[in-house]
Amino acid sequence: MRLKFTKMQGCGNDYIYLNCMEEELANPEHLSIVLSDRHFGIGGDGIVMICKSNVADAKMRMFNIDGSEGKMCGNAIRCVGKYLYENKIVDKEELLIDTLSGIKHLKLFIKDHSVESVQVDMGRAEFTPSQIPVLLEGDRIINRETIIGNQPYRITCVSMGNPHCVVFMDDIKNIKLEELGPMFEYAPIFPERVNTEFIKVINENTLEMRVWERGSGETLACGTGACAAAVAAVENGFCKKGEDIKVKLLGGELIINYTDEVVFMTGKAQKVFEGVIDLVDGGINIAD
Ligand SMILES: N[C@@H](CCC[C@H](N)C(=O)O)C(=O)O
Repeated sequence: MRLKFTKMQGCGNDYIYLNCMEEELANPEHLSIVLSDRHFGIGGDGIVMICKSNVADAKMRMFNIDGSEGKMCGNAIRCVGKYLYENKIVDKEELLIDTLSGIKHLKLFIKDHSVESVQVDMGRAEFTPSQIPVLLEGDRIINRETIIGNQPYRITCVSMGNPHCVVFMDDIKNIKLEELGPMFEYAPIFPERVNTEFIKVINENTLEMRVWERGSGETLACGTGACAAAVAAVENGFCKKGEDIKVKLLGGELIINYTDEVVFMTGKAQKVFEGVIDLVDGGINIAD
């Protein structure tokens, strides 16, 4: 089977984009594991399927490196907007994308016929523990001391359509993320695992972030994670509601604005390359 793909990235969070407008793929979970491999595959943080939708301009489905499906992906949805516009599948600057966490509104910023950046209305931040889900008592988990892997951490939990745990720290450069990340991801209080953001507050409008993503490990950026971090920073009194908050990630910057109603995320989307692959017996050959 021959498969056309486009490799795209948002702040270095890179996915393999597959046009599934005509036909959905069988077993995307397995395909994500195979294609994401950086040595034996194309290489990426997962795959993204761009599918037909009856209720929006397109439907996005994303899969992590381990094959698990994410309900929402902030960096991927900007790339989906760019893909749809530049491949002339849509011819408008505002579009709707259906995701497993609801329909999202995108505004494309276009220069010389190419989409440079995208603003996404990410919807409401959800704090209810059962909706995140996190197995802790109370209406909201904000700056709650919790034991993770035998150590106490102050955590803030929020869902941006997918589960996030935000931890503020003075130093995020020297932490051992490959040890800390899995401890949070598999902590028994997170029954669906969790994405964890480690945040250093630089000032009222700037945060620095490293992220350990559920299903993918450390990535250079996470859009929903940056939104969760900005929301948590406001709820912990480090930043203000309604103001732009710059989140500096390993692979770039995102601007987040958290109002009473919604969270807006603005950032770049870029195409890296296109290609065709032959899928053979569970393995792949790069054809072009
Ligand atoms: N990189 C993403 C989030 C991808 C999904 C996540 N790992 C999950 O399983 O919830 C982003 O940019 O938001």
